[in-house]
This record gives sequence, C-alpha cells and structure tokens, in this order.
Amino acid sequence: MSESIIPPEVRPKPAVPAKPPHVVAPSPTAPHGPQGLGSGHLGGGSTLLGYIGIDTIIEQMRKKTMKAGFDFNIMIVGQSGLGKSTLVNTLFKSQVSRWSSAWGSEFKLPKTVEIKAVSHVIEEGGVKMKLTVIDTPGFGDQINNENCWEPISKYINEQYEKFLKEEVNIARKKRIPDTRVHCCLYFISPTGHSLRQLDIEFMKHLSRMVNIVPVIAKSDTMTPDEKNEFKQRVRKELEVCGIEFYPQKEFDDDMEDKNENDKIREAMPFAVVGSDKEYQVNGKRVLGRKTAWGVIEVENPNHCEFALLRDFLIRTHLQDLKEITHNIHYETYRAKRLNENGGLHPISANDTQESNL
Ligand SMILES: Nc1nc2c(ncn2[C@@H]2O[C@H](COP(=O)(O)OP(=O)(O)OP(=O)(O)O)[C@@H](O)[C@H]2O)c(=O)[nH]1
Repeated sequence: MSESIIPPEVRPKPAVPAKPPHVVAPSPTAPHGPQGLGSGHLGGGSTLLGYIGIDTIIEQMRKKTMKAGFDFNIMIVGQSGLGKSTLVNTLFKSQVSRWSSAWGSEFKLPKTVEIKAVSHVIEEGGVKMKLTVIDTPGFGDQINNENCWEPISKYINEQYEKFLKEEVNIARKKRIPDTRVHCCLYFISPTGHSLRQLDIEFMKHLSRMVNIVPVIAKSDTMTPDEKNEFKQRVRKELEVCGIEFYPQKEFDDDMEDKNENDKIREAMPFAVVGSDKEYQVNGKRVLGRKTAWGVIEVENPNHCEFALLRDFLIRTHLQDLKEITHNIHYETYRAKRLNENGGLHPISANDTQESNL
C-alpha cells in the first residue's frame, strides 16, 4: 500500500511562514519622536501611531511552546558498528538510544532490517522535547543488501499515513501526535575510498521522502588528509548521482538562508567522532576518545566536526528540519495519496485506533 508510493518529480515550494515585514516599533518605555508618534514603519510605508505590542507575539509563542513542548524524531541508519548509538547519545548528552535492558550483550543481529523507536523526554532551560530515536539494526549487514532500504521507506511512509489519517479525521485531536521522521542521519563507513553501492541506493531512494544528513562515521580512524580527500570524493559522488541531502538547495528561503546553507553544504558530510566517556584535559572534563597519542576531544572543532554537526542539527536547523518534513516531504505524500484515492475518506475514531496499533 503506502510503501509503493513514489513522490512526484515536481515538488511544491515550501509553505514555510514568510519572513515578517521589517517593523521597528519603539518599546513602551522608549522616548517618542518629536510628534510623540511611534517611529515604527511597515514595509509598505504605513506608520504605526505608537506602540501596539506586536513584538510580544514572540514571547507569547515562546510561552506556548514551553508549555506544549515539541517532538523531534531522528532516524539512524548505517552498518553495524559504525558508532550510531554512541553518536546519538553524544549529541543529546544522555543515553537516548535504545533501552539498556532490551539490548544486552546477548543481542544478535536481526536477519532483516528491523525498526525500533525509543522515546525520551529531555528538558533544558524549561523547554521539553520528546526525542524519538529510530534505530534500524540489520541495515547493510546481510550478504545480499539489495533493497534493504525498503523497510525503512515503508516505515517513513507509514508515519506519513498515520498523520494523514489523523488530519482527515472528523473528530481531530487537538494536537496530532507526530511520529514522522524529521531527520535521517546516514552513517558512511570511513573507508577512505568511495561510497558503497548500498549508500548510493539508500540515499537515492530516500532523499526525496525524508531529510537525509550524511555523516562520515569514526573519522578518528583517518588522517586529516585522508579525511579531507574522502569528504571531497563523497560530495562529488553524491552530486554525480543526483542525491540531494539536507539542507536541499531548492528549499533555501532567501539569499541569507542560501549563504548560510551553502557554507554548511560545502562542509558536509561532517566527519564525526562519538564518545560517551569523559576525560580530564587541561583541568576541564571533556567528552573524548583516548588514544596512544592523546585524547581526541569530541567537541573540539580542531579535532573533528562533531560540534559542527551538533550546532547544525540542534542549534540552528532543528525547526527547519521539522518544517521541511511537514511542508515538503509530508505534503508530497499527502498530495499523492489524496490524488490517487480520489480524496481520502474520513475515518472514524475506532479505525484510527486500530490503524495506530
Ligand atoms: N574509533 C571510534 N570508535 C567509535 C566511535 N563511535 C563509537 N565507537 C565504538 O564503536 C563500537 C560500536 O559503537 P556503537 O555506537 O554501538 O555502534 P552502532 O553503529 O550503534 O552499532 P550496532 O549496534 O551494531 O548497529 C563501540 O565500541 C564504540 O565505542 C568513533 O567515533 N570512533
């Protein structure tokens, strides 16, 4: 059913909120101009007659978001042992990947790709985030890895379908639970040669349905020169194969966005190192990996690109990842689904419960 859906070639422009008109309004306590009028003006030339309070919307939004919290769903894909769990735990500075009890030492590799989601609520500065890490054990570990992207694509589409069913429901939930994959972190093996067929196949098939962020795993196993050459080669290969990773050029909002994203695209794929161990370096405790030559500091930009990845994923682009998921990937799925069905029929609350099981 849903797994056979191929997104159409032409996709809609993101319906992300337009940048607000540039408004300069004086604060209530600021001295007024000579006529006692506000000096604020709208892009169209209208003048605000004194302070209205439009700028408080930001604070109102902040309060609402603080109360509601938000969801972020990140999927990790890559061959076994590439440091996927370690990196995600390093990103969120806690054991967010897997249940320690369920993944004991007796854990065996599954015969096919399995998909497991584990959620945690993490809180910082009063903001709650329900983080779901979706793991894909078994990916790329079989003798024949042909089509091993299929269960992953099926899972992604199933989450779009769930959301769509909730949306068209007559008795809609006030807040639709969001299980859609906002970001797929794809781990490239640090071979130093080139991408494997499996990497290309996966990214080719999925880059149009989910935000893929490729990373070079365990980059401490390469010398700086090897790393730079490998990064260049991977970028070239992705370009030649027409694979678009996130942030996609076509969805840059404006020139400012484009300039920022160009820098990120040129630096990708980030060559990362993960660790959940702390060491004492120059009197400070740092996350790192101890080697015979010293400690590789995970968060030190001179040692690896983990900090670049973290800043990009969490500090600057997290909201955008969610918007592109909703406005582009989900929208593409929704439009296709509604078109092929002659419109999705509203379903009862019971149907939804069943389909969610
Ligand atoms: N050298 C090096 N080793 C790493 C790095 N990240 C993780 N490791 C080690 O690699 C091994 C596997 O790490 P995991 O995080 O379990 O890897 P995974 O990809 O989740 O593995 P699976 O559970 O088999 O899918 C562990 O011994 C880690 O300590 C890294 O950046 N560099």
